[in-house]
Amino acid sequence: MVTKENSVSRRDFLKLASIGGAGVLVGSTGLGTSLYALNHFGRDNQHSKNKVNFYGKHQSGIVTDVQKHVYFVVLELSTDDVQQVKKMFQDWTTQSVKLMNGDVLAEISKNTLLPSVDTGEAVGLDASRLTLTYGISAEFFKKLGIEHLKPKDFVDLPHFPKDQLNPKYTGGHIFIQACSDDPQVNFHAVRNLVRASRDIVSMKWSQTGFNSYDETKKTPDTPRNLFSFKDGTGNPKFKDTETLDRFVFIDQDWAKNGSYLVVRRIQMHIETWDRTSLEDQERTFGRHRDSGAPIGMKKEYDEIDIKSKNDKGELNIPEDSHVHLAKKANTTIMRRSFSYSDGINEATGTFDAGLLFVSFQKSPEQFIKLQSMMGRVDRLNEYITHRGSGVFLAFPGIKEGGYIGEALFNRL
Ligand SMILES: C=CC1=C(C)c2cc3[nH]c(cc4nc(cc5[nH]c(cc1n2)c(C)c5CCC(=O)O)C(CCC(=O)O)=C4C)c(C)c3C=C
Ligand SMILES: [Fe+2]
Repeated sequence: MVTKENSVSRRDFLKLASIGGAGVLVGSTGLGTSLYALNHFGRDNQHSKNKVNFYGKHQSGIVTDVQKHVYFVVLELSTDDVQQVKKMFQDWTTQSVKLMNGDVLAEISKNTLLPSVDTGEAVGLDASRLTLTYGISAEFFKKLGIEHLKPKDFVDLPHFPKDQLNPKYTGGHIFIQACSDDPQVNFHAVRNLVRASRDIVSMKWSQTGFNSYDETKKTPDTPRNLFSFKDGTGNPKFKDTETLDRFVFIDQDWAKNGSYLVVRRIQMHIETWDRTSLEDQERTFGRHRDSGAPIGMKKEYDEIDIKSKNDKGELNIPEDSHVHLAKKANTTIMRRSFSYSDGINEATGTFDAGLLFVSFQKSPEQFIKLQSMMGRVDRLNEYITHRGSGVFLAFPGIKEGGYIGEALFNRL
């Protein structure tokens, strides 16, 4: 499909290319050509297949139904020129709209002596529910000398007692979270975004991940993590805007409608877990494995009562269980995690697998409260190790005509 902006759908790209259409359409461009010469950054194309809107009050990928795959990347800035960084976010806006429409990034150049503007591995694939979410770390403000614009509650996470963080999975200035139902669509998006800005960013760390569920169901089941438990049940509902405004979205100053993102690369010791009885596994989480119901209840969404007791007068949901402690922390966050599997740990011969834990919250304090509550006594600690960490501010949503991070850059 060809839109008013001369975008070319990736699904129709080969057809057009074979009749010479794409090349004839818009003439030639080179890699150096400005991607937003039209004085705007492109439009959401409502006709694109499997499309999520780029523009909105909040960025996509926060309260968007979770997709099957993630490519999460953290970048480091090599410049301290804030105008250059602003320009990068403007270019990324133009690219993001196209990527989320499932369009190729640029028409074919007739000059085959130049590299293609779009690297091409997503040709033939639709938008695949791609979302692109962007944000910045506390270090970003320092690097650019704009610390006066850093919100007061933007604190880094403290060291938690059981943390075994590897510098390989920490640090950085900017995150991009690409989520979709196709790992190649994610890879293509991240690859092309990074490629466009190689002169000022380098990749610090990244992690891919997956979620599995039957997408043909009208309401797909909550995906199971690699410990086989449903993961995400206790999240606020997307329709519950009151809870989202209270616990997930920032309501202050330029960051209004943004959200703090916490990412933790958490290794899960699968082999130890697999030697644990089902009863102990269920008492670790405080939920039944198969139904996802709180222990003592029948259905996944039955209310959790941490004071409820069984016939023997014992607490149904043990005091040191994950869910009991989460409830005790008395706060709410929006978790949007993905499992990962990265081959074998060479030293131990065990799986290097776990959870790319991602949560969105109004303030990093909410995560700190939860992790402090769990860090000391959570039964789950026996089976997991936190290896990577980051806390970022995910920018507010973008209005059509605007660009990623505009609310911040307007304050310069
Ligand atoms: C500090 C925040 C949290 C970390 C870190 C964390 C790690 C982690 N969690 C699971 C699996 C499950 N978590 C569940 C519930 C749950 N977890 C947190 C917070 C953290 N989890 C919260 C706030 C909640 C919700 C509690 C509630 O109010 O109901 C569950 C139960 C099902 C569900 O609600 O999702 C599972 C299962 C793993 C495997 C893990 C680290 C690898
Ligand atoms: Fe959890």
